[in-house]
Amino acid sequence: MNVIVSSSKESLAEEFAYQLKEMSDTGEKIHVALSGGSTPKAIFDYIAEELGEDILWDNINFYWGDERCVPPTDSESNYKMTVDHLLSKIDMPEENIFRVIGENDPEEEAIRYSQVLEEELPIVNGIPQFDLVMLGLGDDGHTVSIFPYNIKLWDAKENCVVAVHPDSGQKRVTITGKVVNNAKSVAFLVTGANKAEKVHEIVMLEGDYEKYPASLVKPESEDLTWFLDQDAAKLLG
Ligand SMILES: O=C(O)[C@H](O)[C@@H](O)[C@H](O)[C@H](O)COP(=O)(O)O
Repeated sequence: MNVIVSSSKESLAEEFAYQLKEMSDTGEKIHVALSGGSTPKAIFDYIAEELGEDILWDNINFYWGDERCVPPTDSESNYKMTVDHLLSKIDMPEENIFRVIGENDPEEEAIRYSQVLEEELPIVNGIPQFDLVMLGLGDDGHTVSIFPYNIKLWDAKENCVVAVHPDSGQKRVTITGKVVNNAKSVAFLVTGANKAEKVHEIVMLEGDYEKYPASLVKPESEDLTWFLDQDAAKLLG
């Protein structure tokens, strides 16, 4: 496990963008699962505006680790967030973008997206393998859309399942633990003092860490990096 603490969101974005650039420079097609929520917004803005020319977007396919079951025009849509902050500002071919169709029936879409991953990604250990899975961390220790109250979803046998947000009841399609932990590389991007306690418990294996789905992120490759700003890292000492 690597922990990279950046002094600002911009330098965190630079660190993450450098990883994307390195991967895109190989000339091979790389498959990246993006996270949603609000943390990526500033990171995507910075990457698009400052580093967008340096990355070979033709060599990257984008997928989502989870998506809310809403239309792509909805303010809740992770796809819309990514379009607004990244895709609308870079030159990535449409055919490289594999959105979860949030407006579909959730159960049917979980099956469809599982099949998309089987078709588009290399299969390793019988499981679709991402080159990189980007993850966020919820205040409650969730990641992708697997929440503590339903942590057993992490071990589902499917590639993708339907999850329900514990507060809003919003349905979401999410990849499961077997896909996350089969990735070549996994990167948590976490900012803000409100995440510091969970980061500390999970990274240091303290407190109630075992109740948090994020603590189950243990890629077979052992290539796991926490990209943190100083606020999120402040309890790591
Ligand atoms: O669809 C989502 O919301 C996510 O992918 C989710 O796992 C997110 O990464 C965390 O909830 C952190 O969200 P924030 O970045 O908004 O704090």
